[in-house]
Amino acid sequence: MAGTTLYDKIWNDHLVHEAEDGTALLYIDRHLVHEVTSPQAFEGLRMTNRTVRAPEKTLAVVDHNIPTTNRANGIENEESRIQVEALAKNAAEFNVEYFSETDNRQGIVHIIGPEQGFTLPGMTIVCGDSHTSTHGAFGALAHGIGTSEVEHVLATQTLIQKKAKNMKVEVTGDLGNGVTAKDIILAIIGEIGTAGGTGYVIEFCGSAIEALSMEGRMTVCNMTIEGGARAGLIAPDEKTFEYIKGRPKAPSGKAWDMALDYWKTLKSDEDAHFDKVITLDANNLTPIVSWGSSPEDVIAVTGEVPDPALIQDENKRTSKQRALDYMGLTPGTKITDIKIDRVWIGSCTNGRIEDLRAAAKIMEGKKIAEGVSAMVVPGSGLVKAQAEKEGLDKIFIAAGAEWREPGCSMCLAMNDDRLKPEERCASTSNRNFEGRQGFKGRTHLVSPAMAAAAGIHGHFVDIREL
Ligand SMILES: CC(C)[C@H](C(=O)O)[C@@H](O)C(=O)O
Ligand code: SF4
Repeated sequence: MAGTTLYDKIWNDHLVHEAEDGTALLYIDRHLVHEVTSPQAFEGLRMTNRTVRAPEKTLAVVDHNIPTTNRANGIENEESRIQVEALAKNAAEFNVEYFSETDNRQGIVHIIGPEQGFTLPGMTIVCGDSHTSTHGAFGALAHGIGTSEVEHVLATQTLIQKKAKNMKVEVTGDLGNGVTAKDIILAIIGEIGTAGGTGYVIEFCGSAIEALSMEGRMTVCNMTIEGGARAGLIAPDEKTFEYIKGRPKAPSGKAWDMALDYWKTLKSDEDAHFDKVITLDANNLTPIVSWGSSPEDVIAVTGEVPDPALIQDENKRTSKQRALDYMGLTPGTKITDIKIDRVWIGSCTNGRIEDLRAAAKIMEGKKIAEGVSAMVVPGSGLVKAQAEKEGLDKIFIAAGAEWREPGCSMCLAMNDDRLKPEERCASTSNRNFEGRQGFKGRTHLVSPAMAAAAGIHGHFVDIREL
C-alpha cells in the first residue's frame, strides 16, 4: 500500500466517524472567529440554548469592519458598528477570548492566529473566512467554513466534511532577486487557473518553498483558495518550530518537547500517492502583476497586457475582454507603462512584518510620485508595534504614505478605505474582483516591493532593475 500524504495523516488523526458514503466527522482543534460570519452562528446557539463546546479552542477578533484611523471616534457606518458590537457581546456571553479594536493584539484573523501561537502544526483549524488556508503554512489542515458550519463547530467542536484529493505543487530551484512568495503563488494560480485546485488539498514543497520564511509560506498558503483548492499546506520544519517557540499560546516545557516529537512526524511519506502533481521552476519566475479581474489574470512585469481576441474559447474570450474593459486597459500595453493612482500595502496576504520591511526598503529616502496616494496598513497591532520599533512607519510617512491602524481595510473595502471609481491601485492583497476595493475600482495584485516601487515611480516597474 502506498504511503500517506501530510493531508491524509492530519485527516486520519482527526477522524471521529466516517459514514459509508465518505461523509466524515472531523475533530476541530482551533476555531477563529471574526465579526462578519459569526453573528447568526451565535444567535443560533442562543436560540437552541447551547453553549460553546470548547471556548479555550476558540479565539475571536474584529478585523473586517473596523476603521483604520481615529478608532476612538467609534464606527459611523451602522451595519459595521452592529457587527462589531455583536461580536464583543457574543464573545463575553459565550466566554470566548476576544481581541477588541483597543487590544494591541488585534489584527487580521489570519495574522493573529500564528502570531499568538494559536495556530500549530498538525491541527485542524477553521474560521468563517476563505483565507483560513493561510494557517496551512504551519502544516495544519486549515480552511474556511460557512456561517452554519461556524455554529456547528461552536456547538460541537466538530465539522462534517468529505475528504478532498491530494495535489502536490513542487517549486524547484531558487527565487531570483526581487521575486517573492507572492510571485510564486500568483504564478501557480496563473498556471492552474482559479478552478485548478477544485476538489484538492494542495501540499507545497520543493527547494523554493523550503527556502521561504514563515511569512512567505503564509503568503503562498493564503492564496491557495484563489486557485480553488480546499486548503494548502507545507510540512513543518525547523523554521516553523523556531517561529512558534515562545509565542503566548504555544506549548512550553514538557508539552513543547512532546509537541515537537509529534510535529517532526508531520510530512508526506516518500511513496505517498498524489492525484495530481505540478512542478514549477523558481529560476524562471519574475515579479508578477495581475492585469484583469481574476487572480489567474497574471503576467510578468516584463510583459504586455494580453489580447483576449487570441483566446479560442468564446466564453473565456468574452470574460477576459470584459475584464480588460473593466480595468480600462488596451491589449499590447507594456505592463511598465501602466500608471497607477493608489498604492495599498496590507492584508492577510502581505501585511506581516517582512512585507512591511520589503516595502520600506524600496521607499526609504524616496517620495511617492505626484498624483499617487499610498496607504500602509499593518496586519496586526503587534506587526504595527514591531514596524514602529524598527522605524518603518517613519520611512513610509517621510515618503508621503499614510500609516494606519491594523485591519482588513482596503483589501475588501468594508470600512472607509476604498478606491474611487476607475482609480487604479497597486495592491498587495489577494483578490482583484470587480468592485473588490471599491465600486469600479481597479486592482492590480503585486508583491509589497512591487507595490512600493509602483508608488515611487507612478507606474509599474521591474524591481530587479532598481
Ligand atoms: C468577509 C469574509 C467572509 C471574506 C472571506 O471569506 O474571505 C473576506 O475575508 C474576503 O477576503 O473576501
Ligand atoms: S485581509 Fe482581505 S482577504 Fe484577508 S481576511 Fe481580511 S478581507 Fe479577507
